[in-house]
Amino acid sequence: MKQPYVQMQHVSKSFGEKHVLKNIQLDIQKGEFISIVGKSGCGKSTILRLVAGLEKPKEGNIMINKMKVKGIPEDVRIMFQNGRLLPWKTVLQNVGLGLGGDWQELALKALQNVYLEDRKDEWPSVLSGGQQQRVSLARALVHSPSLLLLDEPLGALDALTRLEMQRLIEQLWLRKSFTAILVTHDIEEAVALSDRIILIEDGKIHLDYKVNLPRPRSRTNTAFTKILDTILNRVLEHNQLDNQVGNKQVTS
Ligand SMILES: Nc1ncnc2c1ncn2[C@@H]1O[C@H](COP(=O)(O)OP(=O)(O)OP(=O)(O)O)[C@@H](O)[C@H]1O
Repeated sequence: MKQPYVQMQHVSKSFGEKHVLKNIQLDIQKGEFISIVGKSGCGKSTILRLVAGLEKPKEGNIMINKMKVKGIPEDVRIMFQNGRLLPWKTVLQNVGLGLGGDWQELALKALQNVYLEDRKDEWPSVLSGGQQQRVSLARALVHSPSLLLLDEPLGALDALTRLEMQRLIEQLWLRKSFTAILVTHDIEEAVALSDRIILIEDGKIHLDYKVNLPRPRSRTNTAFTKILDTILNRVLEHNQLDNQVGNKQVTS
């Protein structure tokens, strides 16, 4: 067994009295594509923020490439739902942010990878939401990160653009072989893209599911829909319990 690339070792995290994550143990291999799913507020983004060094655990350690995460690691990039592009910089300048030397050449190559090189001199505000997210993806990948953290990056996109972006992310992940951790509400997106799906409930890992399907994945394939069903049932099963507990509290 290879040494995991990312390790969460007995990680707990609280905000005041609220215990968001409880003793999380998660090993991620180099090059793996992992999705984290679970209902709103279960702590998905907190996991990403901990791995990115933006938050500190209350207990436990987070290791990347055998090194304890202290600040924001050099070779880790994060992409958010809102692309966070700088409106006063052109598309090319946004992608080139923080690069030295031949930044224009590097940024242009990164834009070619997301099929937006012809928009390089425009302002971000004239691009569609999907195009802005492609710029944001180029900006993350121009640094050739070994780990890409995706915090619901496609959440605000329409269904078709979302599908296109999923394909693009998969294509670039296959070509560049970075490790990816995706937080998503969309279980189908998780099944389409991931090697493993982690379901968080009550601050714990409720399910760690290996998706053994060849790529590219057809969503109409029976094996695909079966896996989708299994995960959806696990999510719903827990929510039904929540509802019952909620109802009891209301009636007692
Ligand atoms: N900086 C903070 N201060 C206080 N509470 C926080 C902070 N960050 C997160 N929380 C709380 O921790 C819990 C988990 O938040 P988190 O953003 O990780 O959830 P999530 O699963 O990503 O939710 P969503 O799917 O809605 O984005 C929430 O109850 C949230 O209010």
